[in-house]
Amino acid sequence: MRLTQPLPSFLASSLAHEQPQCLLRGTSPVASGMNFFLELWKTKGRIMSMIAAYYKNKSILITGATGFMGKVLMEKLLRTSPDLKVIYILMRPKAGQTLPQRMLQILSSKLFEKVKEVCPNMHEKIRPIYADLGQSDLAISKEDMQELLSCTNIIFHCAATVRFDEPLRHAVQLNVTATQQLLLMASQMPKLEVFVHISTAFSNCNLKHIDEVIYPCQVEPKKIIDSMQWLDDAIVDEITPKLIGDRPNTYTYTKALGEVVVQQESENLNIAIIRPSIVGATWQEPFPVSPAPGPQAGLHVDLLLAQTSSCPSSFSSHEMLDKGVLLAGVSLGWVDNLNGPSGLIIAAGKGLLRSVKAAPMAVADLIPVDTVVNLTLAVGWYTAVHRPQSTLIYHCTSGNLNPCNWGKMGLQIMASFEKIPYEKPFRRPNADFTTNTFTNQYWKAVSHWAPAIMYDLYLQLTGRKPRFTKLMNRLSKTLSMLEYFVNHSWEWSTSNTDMLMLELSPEDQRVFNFDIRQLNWLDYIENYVLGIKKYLLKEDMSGIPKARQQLKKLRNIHYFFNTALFLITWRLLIARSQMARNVWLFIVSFCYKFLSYFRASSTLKA
Ligand SMILES: CCCCCCCCCCCCCCCCCCCCCCCCCCCC(=O)SCCNC(=O)CCNC(=O)[C@H](O)C(C)(C)COP(=O)(O)OP(=O)(O)OC[C@H]1O[C@@H](n2cnc3c(N)ncnc32)[C@H](O)[C@@H]1OP(=O)(O)O
Ligand SMILES: NC(=O)C1=CN([C@@H]2O[C@H](COP(=O)(O)OP(=O)(O)OC[C@H]3O[C@@H](n4cnc5c(N)ncnc54)[C@H](OP(=O)(O)O)[C@@H]3O)[C@@H](O)[C@H]2O)C=CC1
Repeated sequence: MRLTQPLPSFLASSLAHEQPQCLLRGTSPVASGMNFFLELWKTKGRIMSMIAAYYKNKSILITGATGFMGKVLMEKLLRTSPDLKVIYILMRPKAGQTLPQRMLQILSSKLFEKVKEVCPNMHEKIRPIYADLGQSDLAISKEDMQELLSCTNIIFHCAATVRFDEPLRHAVQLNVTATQQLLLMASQMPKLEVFVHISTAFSNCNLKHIDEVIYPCQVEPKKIIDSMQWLDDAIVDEITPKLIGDRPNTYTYTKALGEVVVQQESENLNIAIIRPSIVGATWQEPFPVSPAPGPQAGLHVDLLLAQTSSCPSSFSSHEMLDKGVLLAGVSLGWVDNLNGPSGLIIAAGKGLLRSVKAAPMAVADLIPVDTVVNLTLAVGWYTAVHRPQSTLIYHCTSGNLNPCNWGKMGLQIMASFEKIPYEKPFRRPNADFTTNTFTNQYWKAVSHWAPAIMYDLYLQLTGRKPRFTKLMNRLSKTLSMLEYFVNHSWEWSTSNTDMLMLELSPEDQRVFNFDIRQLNWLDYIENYVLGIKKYLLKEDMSGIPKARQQLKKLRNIHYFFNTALFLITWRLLIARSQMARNVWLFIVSFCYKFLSYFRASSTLKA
């Protein structure tokens, strides 16, 4: 291949830095030579993404690929590196589906629509492998294990239990023991180039400022793993609060233990750890990018709604989006589960959630899932090619570079419901943050429980099944689990992430963008609310005008109900209290005098 332009400095520096791609630090290089980089050079002198090129012909093992982040990771890998050799997916059957059926369902989803264009044979690239990370040996068959050990080049370990109420034994098995087992496997893989472990920025949420280091745990993870073998459930439950200490749940505690386990194995392996904060809907990909920043920001949703209302209602949201609005550059936040803020946004949009105990000025450290995935792939490339001397930890957070607080986020969520109302709301969305525990309890009693009990009574009286008190119970549990994170702020240092950004070529910075400074929160939140409507609630955009009508109706009911309640209370008071009667007489006589004065002065003027 003939070069038509000189090599740019970042490519030259990559050549200078090129390192052997093999498992053990310090073992002899597997020469890949200049050809690898020369392949990146297109005849027209344009540079291809080095990260995308790195994954070419690679055998990649992903755990947790059926989860929220795993799906986006798999999608981006297939879309940007369609020439990769194979993706091994460690997964379990679920909901009566076999592994191939489950995988087929995932690959046929809207998320993978773009991949079909660049990688029509994507089904052949995916190799589902049965594994249960809940079992001590991961339950991988001998044959599969042989193949994994001999072929794997890269591991992305995303699987975890992310439940905050997980019993310690199970959380340890998934987040610590399974990680240890996987590292053991990794150490027997001769072709392994990098192991990327996904942790969480909250693994050390007991600290206020968190550096890119692994903090030691009071009890050695190996001791915890051992003790889970012989302690019975009652004792484990009893010691759980003592072990987790000032962390709020077993999730953050076991993720911290998982990191220590990774560190203990990092002498022999080429490892990197990524710590994302609260992972939210997609921002830029795989659906079209956001509109240009500036005065046009925010116009896209209006455009979507304008298009929507002019489209025949028989069009599905899909068709409508694909016909006009996607072309106009609308980006929808893709999300597929209720974790993090998503469940609460739905509850607020449906009018169930009215009060959250939160510190409005606390930083809402949300990070879009596509940003996390871009960083993950960049880290995989960098760690394999540059082979840093020590295990690098990358914080994937937004607070230090582009902070947004819960107050601003909450207001924007509520404003978005005006434009993008959800269907069949229980009540008109009207949520608020309270800082005081007592006020919060009051509003929960008045605005959550009282309407739910009343509505269930009504359902029972009309011969239907009550369901709102059950729903309120679930909401209360969710709130109690999540409130910790909206009442505290953290600072995460991001020097490794900043350093990595500078190491990327301009093309890689574009294709694998993880620069959170470019995010416009107001647009992002609006798209998030819209994405929830489309992908989670599966509501049709053509129903928006009707949903608006419904909101108007609920607002009128609200005013009518409040006025009626006021009049009845007042009437009862007047009947029973002389003081109330006096106040009432005073108000009536005042109004009468005012009206008389107004009439007299207008007669004089005439
Ligand atoms: C200046 C003043 C301004 C004022 C402005 C006012 C504006 C106010 C606006 C208010 C707007 C509201 C928006 C809220 C914003 C606040 C958001 C706060 C979010 C904080 C998130 C912090 C996350 C911390 C991140 C840590 C990061 C990580 O590393 S891990 C990933 C995150 N993990 C999770 O989120 C898991 C949490 N979930 C659980 O632990 C459990 O699911 C549970 C304990 C919550 C529930 O367990 P349970 O056994 O009861 O239920 P489960 O079996 O799981 O499910 C049963 C059914 O419930 C549904 N479900 C599950 N989760 C939720 C949920 N979060 N919300 C709603 N429903 C949920 C589930 O689907 C099941 O349904 P069925 O299948 O139908 O039975
Ligand atoms: N979401 C967030 O806000 C954040 C997430 N993280 C981290 O990111 C990673 C991915 O999280 P996310 O995608 O949101 O989580 P999800 O809950 O969506 O996905 C978890 C994945 O782990 C798999 N898994 C769980 N148990 C087992 C098991 N016994 N055997 C095999 N696989 C199992 C799940 O498989 P299955 O589909 O079969 O259940 C699923 O694929 C986790 O490590 C999490 O700690 C970090 C910070 C924030």
